[in-house]
Amino acid sequence: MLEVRSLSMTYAGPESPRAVLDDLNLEVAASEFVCLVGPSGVGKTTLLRCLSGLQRPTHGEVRVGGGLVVEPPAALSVVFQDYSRSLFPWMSVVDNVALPLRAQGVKRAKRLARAAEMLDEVGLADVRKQYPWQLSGGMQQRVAIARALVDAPQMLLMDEPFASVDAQTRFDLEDLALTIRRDTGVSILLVTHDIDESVYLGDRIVVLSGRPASVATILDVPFGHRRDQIRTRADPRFAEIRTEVLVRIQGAGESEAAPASAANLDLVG
Ligand SMILES: Nc1ncnc2c1ncn2[C@@H]1O[C@H](COP(=O)(O)OP(=O)(O)OP(=O)(O)O)[C@@H](O)[C@H]1O
Repeated sequence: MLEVRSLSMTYAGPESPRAVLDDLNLEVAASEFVCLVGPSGVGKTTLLRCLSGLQRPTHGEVRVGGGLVVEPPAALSVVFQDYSRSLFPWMSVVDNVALPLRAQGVKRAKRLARAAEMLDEVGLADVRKQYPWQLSGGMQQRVAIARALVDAPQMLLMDEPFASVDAQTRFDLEDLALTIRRDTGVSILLVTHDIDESVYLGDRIVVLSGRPASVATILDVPFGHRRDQIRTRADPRFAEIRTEVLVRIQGAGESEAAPASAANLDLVG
């Protein structure tokens, strides 16, 4: 579903160019859930921008569903951390969710029906006539997720989507992401600072490191598509994988000029 080949990204800095990503290769299969972790400032958001067509890489190519990405592809949607800035406060919840369909010229009755279906999927069927500012943070992020899904994308990019909500809401939203992958078959690439979250959600965990960064390692997570916040996290393999991810990040950091540190990562538990 997603192919990244030899991707490099260098920003033109005020004094000298800044190489952030170098020769990065990555694939995400159909219906796969991949989590991307790495030290703060390594280039995770830069990579997502390149994948979503918002930023042209300096070298290399990105393909979504086989098509070369040269602008934001229709088959791909993005969910950002800051839900309060991604929803329009003057539009009702259902109109926010239906917005991508309006841009595509879908008739009002049809787009409202589809938006209602998506609100149902994210557990918000009751609030469709309310405004985003009348909802809790977790509910607003559910609205943003419903909007990202409304035109049936094949690939969802999520940039720290659950970092701005409380711990219990975060668990609920993680389970929602797993349910959405099961129900819709969408592929998900999720960036997180929380290593436990990456182990709970991912089929694979991609560790980025280096300056400029590339893929340091990829770890398989053997828990299947159905997970449980208590039982999965209590599985002895959960702690083993979490330790492995941490070792890879720290190990990579130690060999860099400016070491990555565990202090840069939110470690839960
Ligand atoms: N538009 C830009 N112009 C120049 N440099 C940039 C730009 N955007 C990001 N950078 C630099 O690229 C590097 C990587 O930033 P990026 O935000 O991609 O990292 P990140 O891994 O997402 O960080 P964090 O985990 O803290 O969110 C940083 O040094 C940053 O200063």
